[in-house]
Amino acid sequence: MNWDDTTEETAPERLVGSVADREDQAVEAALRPKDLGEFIGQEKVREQLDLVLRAARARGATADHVLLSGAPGLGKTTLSMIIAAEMGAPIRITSGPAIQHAGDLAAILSSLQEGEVLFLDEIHRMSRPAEEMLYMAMEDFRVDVIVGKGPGATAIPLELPPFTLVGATTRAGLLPPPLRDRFGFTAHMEFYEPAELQRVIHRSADLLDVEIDTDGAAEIAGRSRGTPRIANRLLRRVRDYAQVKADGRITRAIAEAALKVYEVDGRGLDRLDRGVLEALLKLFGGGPVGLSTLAVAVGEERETVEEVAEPFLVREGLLARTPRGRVATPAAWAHLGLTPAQGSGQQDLFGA
Ligand SMILES: Nc1ncnc2c1ncn2[C@@H]1O[C@H](COP(=O)(O)OP(=O)(O)OP(=O)(O)O)[C@@H](O)[C@H]1O
Ligand SMILES: [Mg+2]
Repeated sequence: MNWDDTTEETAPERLVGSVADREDQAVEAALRPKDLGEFIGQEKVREQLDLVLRAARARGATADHVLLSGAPGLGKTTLSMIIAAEMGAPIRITSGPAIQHAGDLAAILSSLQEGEVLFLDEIHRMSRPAEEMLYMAMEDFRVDVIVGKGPGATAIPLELPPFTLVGATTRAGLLPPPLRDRFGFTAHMEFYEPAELQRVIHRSADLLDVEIDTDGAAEIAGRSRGTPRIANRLLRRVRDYAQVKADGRITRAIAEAALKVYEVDGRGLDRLDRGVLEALLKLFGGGPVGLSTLAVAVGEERETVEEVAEPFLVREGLLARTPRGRVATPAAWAHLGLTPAQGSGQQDLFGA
């Protein structure tokens, strides 16, 4: 699955949004796994990264540059910190948008210690000149610092200590190939399986001192949209409910009741997602219908429907974007417990 065309720029107050909100930012540090052994799921990435880091350690060398790509909330920042921890190296954290001038990058690079990990978040949002400086820094551990202006400007080469660049991006497709090619190892992070999210939830519950049983964790996991950040957020909301309405213990019944209050359904759809599906099914017989018409019907902006609701519906196989318009899949009818009307056009589309 390619999430490059399904960016989910969710509003921060959305309970099932994948972008970190204020509360996430405040509590996430405490919930981050500290080493590869504690990092749940992403088996391939873990195995490959383990080899890369072990080999570097055995050689007494600095690890190769690593690119982490994947949707928000899947563990890129977490993994960057784990890389530094596994290498016993300090980590410096910055981001593409924070580096607008090549000089900003030169200042950071020239102050790195040998073996240090430089975490560059949102690396696809760096400015062009900074990007070009980074090419040379990654390849030759050298930058040219420009001194002066105009015809008298001179480039002074500056040697850098070997360092490990860890770049993170939600949009690997936007990285220029010369930059992508300079990473020794690229990890593509996938959405998590419910069983993996269940382990994430048990681990977080332990750290937060919350009692939860297997079914309770399974129920939350199934509604977490493949994303550990959402799993942790739903866990906190269910914990609140369990505290106020019960004895604090999370069971399946408690999780169901709590997430009903928050309008997150059994598959992780919220009110907006369901509103879009319902309009598509009930008003347009399952489609095809144009995006603008659908947006008017749910009383939302076109962009909100397209960028906030649709990516997850498409990923879940509930909605398809076709040249003729938006179409509900048979799974959408089943999810809302509705039956497609005869001659609605759904039969020819899906051959049912
Ligand atoms: N594999 C994992 N095991 C356990 N917890 C995880 C895992 N991956 C992520 N988490 C938890 O999910 C939260 C979000 O992870 P993280 O901040 O690393 O995501 P991200 O990919 O950097 O997101 P963004 O794209 O928004 O920066 C963290 O609090 C972390 O504890
Ligand atoms: Mg991050």
